[in-house]
Amino acid sequence: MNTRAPQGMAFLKGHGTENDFVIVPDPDGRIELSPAAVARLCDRRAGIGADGVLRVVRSAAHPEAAAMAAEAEWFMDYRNADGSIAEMCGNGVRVFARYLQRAGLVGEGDVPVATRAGIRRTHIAKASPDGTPGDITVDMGPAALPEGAVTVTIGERSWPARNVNMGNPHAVAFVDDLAQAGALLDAPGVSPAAAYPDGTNVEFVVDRGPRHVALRVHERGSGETRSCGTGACAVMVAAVRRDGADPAVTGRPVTYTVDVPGGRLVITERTDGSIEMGGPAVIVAEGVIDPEWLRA
Ligand SMILES: N[C@@H](CCC[C@H](N)C(=O)O)C(=O)O
Repeated sequence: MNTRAPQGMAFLKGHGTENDFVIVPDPDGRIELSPAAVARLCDRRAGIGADGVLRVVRSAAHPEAAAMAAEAEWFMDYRNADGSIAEMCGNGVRVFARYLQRAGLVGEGDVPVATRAGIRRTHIAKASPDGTPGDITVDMGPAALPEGAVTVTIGERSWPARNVNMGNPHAVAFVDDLAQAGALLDAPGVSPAAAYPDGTNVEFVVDRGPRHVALRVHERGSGETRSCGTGACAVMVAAVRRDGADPAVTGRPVTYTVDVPGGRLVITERTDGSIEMGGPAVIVAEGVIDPEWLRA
C-alpha cells in the first residue's frame, strides 16, 4: 500500500445548512484557480463535489480586497460550482469563519470578512459545554429593493416576483406549493432580463406559519441547492414587506424562521435595515487534492 502523502493542494469540505463548499486555504494568494479547476473540484462524481469554492486569501494579498485589509484580514474569494464568480455567499461566509476558527486564525466572537460585496461581520458563538461549536451569525448589511415588476416563469406557469439584492441578485416568488417549481433542473425564466444584467438566483417561497417561511432555490452558477444564505435573507426581506412588518416603518426589529431543504436559518431585520442571519456552519473533512488530477 502506498502511504506517501501526495504533495498537492490542501482543501477542506464544509457546509452551512447543507449548502456545501470546498475550502481552499491560500493565505498568500498563490493558487491560480481557473473556472475549469473550480468546476472540476465541485463535480459531484469526478471531483470533491460542492455548490461552490471558498478560497481563503489574506485581504492584503488580493487586488480586489487590499483596500479592506485594515478592517478585515481575510478575503472570501467565492466561486460558483460552474466556475463563475459571485459577489457574496451568506452560508459561505459563515463556513469561511468556521474554517478560520478551526485553523486557529481567529477565536470566538466577532470576525469581519472581506467579500466582493464589501465587509461582512460574522460572529462565532461560544461552544456549548459538551464542545459543540456555537452557531455563526453574520451581519448581511441592508437589502436593496430595485423598483419594477419582475416575473419568474417555469414552463407554462408564471409568478410575480420581488427583485431583492443582498450584494448578489435574487428574484423571490411566493407560490402555493414548493412542488410547483418542479425538478428545477434548469434555471427558471426571469423577465425583464434587463432587471438582472448578470443573471440571478431564484427563490420559491411558501408560508409555514406566522413569521415562518420555507423555500427552494435555484442558484445562479450552481443549480438547485439545499440552502442559500443570501437567498434566505432575500426571501425574508420580501416576506417582511408583504406582511407589513418593515422595521423602518414599525420601529421594531422583526425575526423570521426560514426553512431550507437542508435545515433552518433564523433571520432578523433591524430598524436600521441591517439583516442578521444565523445557523450552523460545519467543517466535515480535510485532505489533499492529488496534483496529477488537478493538472489534468
Ligand atoms: N449559496 C450562496 C450564494 C452563492 C452565490 C450565488 N449562487 C450567486 O451567484 O449569486 C449563499 O449562501 O448566499
